[in-house]
Amino acid sequence: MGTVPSALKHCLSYQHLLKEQLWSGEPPPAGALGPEYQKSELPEYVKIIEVGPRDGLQNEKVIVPTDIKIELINQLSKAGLPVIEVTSFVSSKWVPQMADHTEVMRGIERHPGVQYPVLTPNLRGFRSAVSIEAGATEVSVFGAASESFSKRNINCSIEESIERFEEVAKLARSMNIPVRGYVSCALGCPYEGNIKPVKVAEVSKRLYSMGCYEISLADTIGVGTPGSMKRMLEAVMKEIPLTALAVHCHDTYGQALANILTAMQMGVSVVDSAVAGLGGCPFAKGATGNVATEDVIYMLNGLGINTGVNLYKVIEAGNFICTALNRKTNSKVAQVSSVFEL
Ligand SMILES: CC(C)(COP(=O)([O-])OP(=O)([O-])OC[C@H]1O[C@@H](n2cnc3c(N)ncnc32)[C@H](O)[C@@H]1OP(=O)([O-])[O-])[C@@H](O)C(=O)NCCC(=O)NCCSC(=O)C[C@@](C)(O)CC(=O)[O-]
Repeated sequence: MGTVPSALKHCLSYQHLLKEQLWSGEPPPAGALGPEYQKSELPEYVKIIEVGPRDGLQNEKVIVPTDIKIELINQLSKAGLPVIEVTSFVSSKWVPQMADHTEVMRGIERHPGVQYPVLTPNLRGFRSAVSIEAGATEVSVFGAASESFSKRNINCSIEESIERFEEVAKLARSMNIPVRGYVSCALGCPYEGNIKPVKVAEVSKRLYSMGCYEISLADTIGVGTPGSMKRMLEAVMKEIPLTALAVHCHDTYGQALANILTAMQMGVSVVDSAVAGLGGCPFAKGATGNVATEDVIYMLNGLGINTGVNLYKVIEAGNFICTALNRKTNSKVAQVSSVFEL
């Protein structure tokens, strides 16, 4: 076979390693990545909350056909994702893309062990979500640490939003429906700029106290850095147990993976992400997509952290939705995989 230059040899073995280890759903065995491989300070398992079908698609200008949404969710279920946020029960005047919420909920295959939460901003949304027709068994309320963002996103002040969420949480409790809580603008607001960590902690505490089992701290416009993530988490962790925290990072400034790693080093083990890095909030100007699920899994596989998710299948789901949307994936890992045909 002739002489193989050493750089190419390295390249080949690296490719082999990717194929055999980082690309599978399984974490690589200890030592496979060399002596510098360390995971002692990191969680052994990270739960990935796939938000692509909701957060990923809500910003799309052209209405995505319902059967495409359903097929995307079915493919994501088959990839082993433990939680897939399906849709939102919000006003179709505000977010036309989510108007088919009930049809999507009715059409998806529900895999045992997979949770399919939906967003509900108020009692009306909650009642529609848990109706027999839609059959939601878990919901999320979504507040913000910024007054201006709260008004633009859900048309009410933070205080009013808490009152609405309390009504939802009370009814949900009586029906044994788990409620998750989002805090938008946890690392910055498109209208107010910097947000004080203490404000994020205060809103998080109120959501947790009303019964939200998990608080997802959202960097809505992707302006955070590992420094601001650390400061914000330190403040929130004074009020809420670490086991009840998740991070939700957008990747506008390319900081999302670093921010997630920082959160994991501080003990957070729940991470929101969107297939193909789709997404953005219609009420947060300039915000780009969520961190790509493919890129998060690749990083976690490389750290030896278990997710139970099959990266190949997520890439396939990403290819499917990008083809349907006629756009390029935002996932770096998926871009490379198409070059190497892995
Ligand atoms: C919150 C509301 C509903 C308040 O809406 P509103 O306009 O303040 O409320 P209203 O009571 O005046 O109602 C206006 C119309 O909406 C109807 N309505 C009222 N409630 C509902 C409902 N649940 N479902 C369907 N319709 C509803 C209501 O019946 C009425 O209909 P009309 O009489 O005009 O025909 C509205 O502002 C809204 O839908 N906003 C959209 C919020 C949204 O979906 N934002 C994007 C998701 S959040 C996000 O992306 C951030 C996150 C979570 O990803 C984390 C991060 O990254 O930061």
